[in-house]
Amino acid sequence: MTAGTLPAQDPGTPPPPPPPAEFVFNGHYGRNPLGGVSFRAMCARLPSVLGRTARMAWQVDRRAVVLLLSCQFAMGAGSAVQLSATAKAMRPLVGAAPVADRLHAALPALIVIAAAAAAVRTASALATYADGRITPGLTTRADVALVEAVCRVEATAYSEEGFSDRHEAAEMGVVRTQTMVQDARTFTAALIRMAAAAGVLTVLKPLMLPLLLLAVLPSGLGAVLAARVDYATHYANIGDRNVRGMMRWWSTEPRYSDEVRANGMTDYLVYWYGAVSQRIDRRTLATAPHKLRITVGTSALGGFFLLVTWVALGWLALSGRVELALVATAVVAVQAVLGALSQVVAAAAALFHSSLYLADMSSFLDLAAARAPARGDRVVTGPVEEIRLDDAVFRYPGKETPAVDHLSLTLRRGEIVAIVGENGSGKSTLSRLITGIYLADKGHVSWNGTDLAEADPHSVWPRCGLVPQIFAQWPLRARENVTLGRPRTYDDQAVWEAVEAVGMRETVESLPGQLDTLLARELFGGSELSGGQWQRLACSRALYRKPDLLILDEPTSQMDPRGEHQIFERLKAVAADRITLVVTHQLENTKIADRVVVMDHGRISEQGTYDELAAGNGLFAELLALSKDR
Ligand SMILES: Nc1ncnc2c1ncn2[C@@H]1O[C@H](COP(=O)(O)OP(=O)(O)OP(=O)(O)O)[C@@H](O)[C@H]1O
Repeated sequence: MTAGTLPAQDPGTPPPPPPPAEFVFNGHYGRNPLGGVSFRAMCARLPSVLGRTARMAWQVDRRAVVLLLSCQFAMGAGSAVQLSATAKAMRPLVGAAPVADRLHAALPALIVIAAAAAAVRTASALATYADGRITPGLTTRADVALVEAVCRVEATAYSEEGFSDRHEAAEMGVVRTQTMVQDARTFTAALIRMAAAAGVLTVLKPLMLPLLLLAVLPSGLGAVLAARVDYATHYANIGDRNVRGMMRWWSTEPRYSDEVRANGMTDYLVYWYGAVSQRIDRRTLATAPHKLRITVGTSALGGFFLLVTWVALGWLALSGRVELALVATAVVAVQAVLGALSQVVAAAAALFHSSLYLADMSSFLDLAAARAPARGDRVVTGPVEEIRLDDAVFRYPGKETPAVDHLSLTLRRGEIVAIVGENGSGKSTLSRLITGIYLADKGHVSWNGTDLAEADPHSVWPRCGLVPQIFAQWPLRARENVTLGRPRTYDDQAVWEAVEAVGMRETVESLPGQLDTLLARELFGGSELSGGQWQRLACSRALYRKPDLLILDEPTSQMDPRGEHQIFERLKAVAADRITLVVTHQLENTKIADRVVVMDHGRISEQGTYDELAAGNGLFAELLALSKDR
């Protein structure tokens, strides 16, 4: 990322707002996957992407898929019948007999044409119905698969270069599944219609077919080349679109509306959003001349071949090489083939276009599957008596220095341990290592002697209760905000106990629907809690789990003294049954701990009781003195 540079300063006038930062990714995922790929290789990918969509459609609704395919074939057969009946009707119609006789002779063929047309229309309506049955399920399936994949990856994947942008690219794949069935349907229907019409035409005059192909292929090539240009632009815009999406959320989320208004951020945020959007537009518009050249060139070529086709047909008729009735049928067949061919080409280009985005989705799902935890199947059983870190090291991807650096620590059941240290000293990272959210790059973290690198996380995480520094305010009912992650509740007694333990009973009882109240002010019928009340609820969620390991990262930063006191009293009351870890900057709060661990640059600089450390002359005593110096 490179920040935008400000113009030279003029002391008289304030500088214009800085342009949004430019995001340029140079790593592996920053390159357009089509950049170095040949046209043939791109087309070769189409069947596998189509295959994946077909498999998904099959899983969504088999009967609808069968119905769709049957209708497609019925439409093709109907078209063929229509054309061959046209040929039959033409002969008497262009003859020399009186009009009534000509019509009479052509009547059976005309009835067949009408019946076939009705059959084609009916099949088309049924195909639309089948498509309507498949598409919503297909989109939902793709969407859910994407959400699940992202929820299940190793947490470290979020910090990996390009992961978020590939996720953004995959979102486009989900959007494209909405048109995928429609595109595939148009493609196969046109293909079948074309085959039928071409069959009839070949019987009439084989020479016409290659000429027609030549007339239509250039526009197909043009559509595919234009799709490729579109995709390249889309890929170049991924970084900007990703950050724009984030900014859109942060700017419009009601929770941050106070900050936006009172700090006068609106103008800059609107400017920023517009500027990034214009940058995206500029990239898109820059491709317009290129696309115009492609379209004009390929259309001119197609037009030339079409002219040759009509001239050839005229010459066949004028030179008497083909009788007039056949020429008339050939005109109809040529029109039919031409229409179908154009549709085949347009739908193939659309399919190809969609397949590029679906390929992004597909490869992201594969990446996410590869980044799902695969740690081993050892099972951690409770109660957890001891958690040990032996010389553990963890470094975030792309960072020079480790966030946790050769750290050893033993935590025992019944103990309350406080972790303190300056910002960035590695406290939150340490708690992620202890819970097994991250695995140590070097060294070991073990629970009851089982190395977390070899343990099934599903036997570890049910034993954790974590209140992170930044916790979620779930737009769910009050009850689910407590039970989320452990929804085992035959009645509400355990929920009320957890609510009571954090001093929230009165507040929840005063909500319009008590535990049933939706905690989202933005939604109809929803209610909102204050910041401290939300934090109490996050603590009740952790307590409700009755975990073997309870980790609270700045658990009382938004609470009033009564709430804070209540939480710490509760922690002490339940401490005997678990290991309790409190990460805090409120050094006075560490008095409740049996042991205080002080972190500095990813290492433990000292540890002991509050009194021991306060009386010493280390970092703890220094920070304590600063906290009292007001
Ligand atoms: N997701 C991340 N990706 C990259 N680096 C990170 C990430 N999270 C933290 N870091 C870096 O790791 C180091 C330790 O961060 P950590 O959040 O563990 O510190 P902390 O002691 O909890 O800080 P604070 O008191 O501010 O909460 C910091 O240098 C930080 O920049």
